[in-house]
Amino acid sequence: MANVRFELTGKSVYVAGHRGMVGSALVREDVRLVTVDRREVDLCDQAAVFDWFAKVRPQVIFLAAAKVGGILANDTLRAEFIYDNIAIAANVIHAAHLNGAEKLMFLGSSCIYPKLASQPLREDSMLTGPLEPTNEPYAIAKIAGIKMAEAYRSQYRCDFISVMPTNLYGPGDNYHPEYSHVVAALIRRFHEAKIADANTVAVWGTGTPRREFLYVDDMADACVHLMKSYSGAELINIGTGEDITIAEFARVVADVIGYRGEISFDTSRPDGTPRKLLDVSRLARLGWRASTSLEDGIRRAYEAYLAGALVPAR
Ligand SMILES: NC(=O)C1=CN([C@@H]2O[C@H](COP(=O)(O)OP(=O)(O)OC[C@H]3O[C@@H](n4cnc5c(N)ncnc54)[C@H](OP(=O)(O)O)[C@@H]3O)[C@@H](O)[C@H]2O)C=CC1
Ligand SMILES: C[C@H]1O[C@H](OP(=O)(O)OP(=O)(O)OC[C@H]2O[C@@H](n3cnc4c(=O)[nH]c(N)nc43)[C@H](O)[C@@H]2O)[C@@H](O)[C@@H](O)C1=O
Repeated sequence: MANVRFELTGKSVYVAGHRGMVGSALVREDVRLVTVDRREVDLCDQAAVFDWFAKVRPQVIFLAAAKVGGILANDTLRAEFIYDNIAIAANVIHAAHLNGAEKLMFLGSSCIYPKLASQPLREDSMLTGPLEPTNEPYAIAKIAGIKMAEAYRSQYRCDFISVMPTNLYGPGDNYHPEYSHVVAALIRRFHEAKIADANTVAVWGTGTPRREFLYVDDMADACVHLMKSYSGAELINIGTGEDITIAEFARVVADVIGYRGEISFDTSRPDGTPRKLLDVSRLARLGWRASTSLEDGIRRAYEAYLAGALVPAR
């Protein structure tokens, strides 16, 4: 692992996916930014991406654009998840190379690790076993992006790095009732139950899977930290290093929201991976750790939800 000092000051920094949850948190990080709206450049459109890169020639790229969703979105929109994510990664990484970008960070996901890999998930466990079936298309596309960054580093000497975020949440999350991730889904469901004075809320699955949750502003801070300080072919996990069962997590969300009724479990819904806890020792050695507690993060996410900071359902 190489510790470096890479300056962002004075450079044109392109955040791909700047309207998304992570992208908008990166924008809050106050770097000098170049952005382009999806209606102007669809990142799945190779010609549009190549034209825009040739014109703008961004020096630094955070690749935070992707087709993203929770367990049901991944399992239902399987073709869209593999096609869009392969196309976005291939187009942006190749355009960055063609236009001499100084550095690029590719955002993967903790779901690239095998379903039953030993915990906590070390970066070198990628491609050591079968993936979780519900998100295999997305994971395969993310692995393709990682392997592209690695290959361009090795053949063309591009300074392209890859980071693997754990499950993220916070302002700008997607609150779609079926296609969101668990955090947004439960904030919405408990809030609506509180308003309706309902006495039971159903949580998907058995409640036994364990997940690790990172607040999105911590994620953006870690990305900027690693962009400035890390260069290397090895993946870097980004997480808190702590996990919780979905049943325990539901209780935390219910308490923050002030929902006092019962919580039931809908076992007709999928559990997904039994456990996904990242080994964050590389990240710690690179000098970064998360600072937002789960309760504080959920409180802030709920405030943003109440303030109407909703990304349109997609
Ligand atoms: N959320 C999570 O829990 C996790 C996310 N990640 C990764 O982090 C990154 C950011 O995710 P997150 O912010 O949550 O996702 P969001 O869905 O909130 O944001 C994704 C962004 O990508 C843009 N985008 C998608 N497709 C295209 C396209 N064809 N052309 C142009 N722009 C496009 C969207 O644009 P628009 O808003 O215009 O639709 C949006 O701004 C992704 O790479 C994701 O895979 C990894 C692990 C966990
Ligand atoms: C970030 C990650 O996100 C996806 O994987 P996931 O970790 O399974 O994400 P999830 O947030 O959707 O679910 C987490 C857990 O929570 C349970 N759960 C309970 N109740 C609800 C619920 O109401 N909605 C959802 N979505 N899940 C629920 C659910 O059954 C599961 O056990 C990947 O496809 C992949 O895209 C990826 O990278």
